[in-house]
Amino acid sequence: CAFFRFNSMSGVSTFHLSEWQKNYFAVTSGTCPPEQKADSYRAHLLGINYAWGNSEISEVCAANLFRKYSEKYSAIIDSDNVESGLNNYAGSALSLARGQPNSSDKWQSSLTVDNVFKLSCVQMMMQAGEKNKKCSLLPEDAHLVVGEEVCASQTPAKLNVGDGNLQAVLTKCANTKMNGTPAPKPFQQASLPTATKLTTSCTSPSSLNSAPPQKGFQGTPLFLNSEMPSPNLGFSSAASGIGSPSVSQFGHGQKVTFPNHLPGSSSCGNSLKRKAFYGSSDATGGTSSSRPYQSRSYNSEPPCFSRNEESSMSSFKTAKEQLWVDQQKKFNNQPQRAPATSLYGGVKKSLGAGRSRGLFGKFVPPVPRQDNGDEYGGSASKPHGYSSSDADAALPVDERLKNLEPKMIELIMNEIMDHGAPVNWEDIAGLEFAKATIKEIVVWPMLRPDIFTGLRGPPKGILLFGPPGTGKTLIGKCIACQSGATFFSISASSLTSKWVGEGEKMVRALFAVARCHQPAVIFIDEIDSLLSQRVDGEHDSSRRIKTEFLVQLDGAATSSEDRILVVGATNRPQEIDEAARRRLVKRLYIPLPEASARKQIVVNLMSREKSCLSDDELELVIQRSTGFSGADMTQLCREAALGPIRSIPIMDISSITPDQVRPIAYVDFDSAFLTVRPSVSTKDLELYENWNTAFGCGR
Ligand SMILES: Nc1ncnc2c1ncn2[C@@H]1O[C@H](COP(=O)(O)OP(=O)(O)OP(=O)(O)O)[C@@H](O)[C@H]1O
Ligand SMILES: [Mg+2]
Repeated sequence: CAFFRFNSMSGVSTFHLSEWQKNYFAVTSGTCPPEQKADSYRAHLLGINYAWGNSEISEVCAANLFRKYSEKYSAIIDSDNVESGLNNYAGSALSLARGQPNSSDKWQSSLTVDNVFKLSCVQMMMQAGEKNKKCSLLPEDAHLVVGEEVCASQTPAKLNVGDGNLQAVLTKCANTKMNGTPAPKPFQQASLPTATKLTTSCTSPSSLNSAPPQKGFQGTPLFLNSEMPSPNLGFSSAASGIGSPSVSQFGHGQKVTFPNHLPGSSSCGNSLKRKAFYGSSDATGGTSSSRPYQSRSYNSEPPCFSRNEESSMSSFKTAKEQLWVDQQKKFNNQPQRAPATSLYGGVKKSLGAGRSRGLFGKFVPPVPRQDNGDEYGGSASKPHGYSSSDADAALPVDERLKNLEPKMIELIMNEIMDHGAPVNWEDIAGLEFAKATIKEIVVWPMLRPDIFTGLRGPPKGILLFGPPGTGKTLIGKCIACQSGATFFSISASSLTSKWVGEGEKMVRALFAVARCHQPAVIFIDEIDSLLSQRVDGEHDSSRRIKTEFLVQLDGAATSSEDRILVVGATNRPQEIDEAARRRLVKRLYIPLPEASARKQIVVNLMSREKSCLSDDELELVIQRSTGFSGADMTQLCREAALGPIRSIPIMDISSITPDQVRPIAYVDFDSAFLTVRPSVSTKDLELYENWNTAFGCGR
């Protein structure tokens, strides 16, 4: 970090210093995924570049740092370890290259030995061979590609077809750079029918290329498959027009394809060579520029079949093509980078390091992940104003959202917006004053914004306070269902704990998104934990959240156009900051239910069950439940409802039908009173009453 010490000392780049620290933490924490590590290393490299570009570090220092972090970066990018590397998506291609069993083995080629001989070019050659008994080919055409191997024939190759002994003289490639005497290697054709013998010679890698592979590839490449490097990379071929590993050219532009999976087609030790190549390239830990086969740009011509041959073999797919087709089928509806088309129509896939994305680009796996294919976690509600089809396109289009982090907006859209289970005003027992006030503030202004203007304009903040279990959250749910507004339900604790350090951004994003979805209600349960009184020594982040919230609340309150209502609920009103209290202008006390409300709760709940409670018994229950909250009343009814079940003998419980269960009776309430007690103490109740007298808006 020498140069960053320098940086920070000179005060030039404290930003970069903190970035460096962040990234350093990411790579040393041991918990972050390889993508994040790779991104961090790339950011390191960017930082080094920046420092060097500004002459803040010497060239030697930059080179050292570059080497160090390039190696670390490559170690992740090029590793196919599922846990620590990023190259595992290319596993199938790698296993193919290594000669391991691969699903492509099952793919069938439509090209059979029989139809090879129906190809016009082969027919022509056979006829020519018959006529001349000898077919002289131009030296530069003498490349025969069988399977995925290029064979340059040193000695005349013989193509024996039945009795007509066609002797295709495949002369040595006129490669002026090819040195040494090629060691002919017999071409294996073990499983070809005896009547159909294809005999040629295949030069070994060493004989093909005694000089080491050259980076500066000139001329048309023999291999156009960017991920199938071969020793031939090094030599400059004059065999222009040879386009595919599986295409062979027989003079005069005639081409013949020998399928990769032709029985007995020679592999010519391909897998070994490839393995060796991968081994060496991995060892170098090369970046994009160090891989000769990655950065080359090849012809963009379509596959090198002549048209009629192409159509006759249209059903044939190379392994790579098939892989691409399979992927397309699999991830049909998911965003995917369009593959670069290689010369023969396959997928140009880079293995590992982002050859095309550049050193400082974000890592984008070429194969979409199954787990997060859906950017919105499978949620049906996608952010309004966002393109849903592509993660990259998920950029805010609304002006008001443009400075916000898309991730935050997404979190709000996906996690906060909540329409909840339907709750009606009638479901809330008692609380007539609170319900009427809320209807006046929330529902009517939403319905008739033209009437509720000026002084009649609704308040922008409501506080519902009262003992626990009295229906504050229930009212919130009811507002969500009945107001017709976009409802954002967020618990304050999730703002303060779930997104530590990001809380104020979340608050900002919350209001910005709400502004885009007006009319909107933001319901904040447990608002005391968000807006508790500011005290000395409290954590910086919670203070920032509070300040941001007050600012946003002020903005919503002062802007007459904004139709955003904040509804807070708390059972600790005394802990709310006075500045917040002032902004939540309507402070409604939600008290313990009165006798009539308790009766309504019991009647409501009993109406859904079989019960035989007389009016007198019901009155008795209501009397005995003085001091119970709505939640306590619900609990009492639940306990009583279990009474008839408890009275069934244990051996009958498995066989009894629902009709045989006796109705709920007073005796069950009697026993329920033994276990259910009021949850709010009279002392606590006093506190609420006092606070209501001091700050409440009730009558
Ligand atoms: N007035 C009411 N009418 C009908 N049911 C009620 C009422 N009050 C409470 N309940 C019952 O109690 C349960 C809990 O109520 P709720 O969650 O609204 O309480 P709360 O006031 O938000 O409590 P807390 O302050 O602890 O969050 C409700 O699901 C409902 O079943
Ligand atoms: Mg609640």
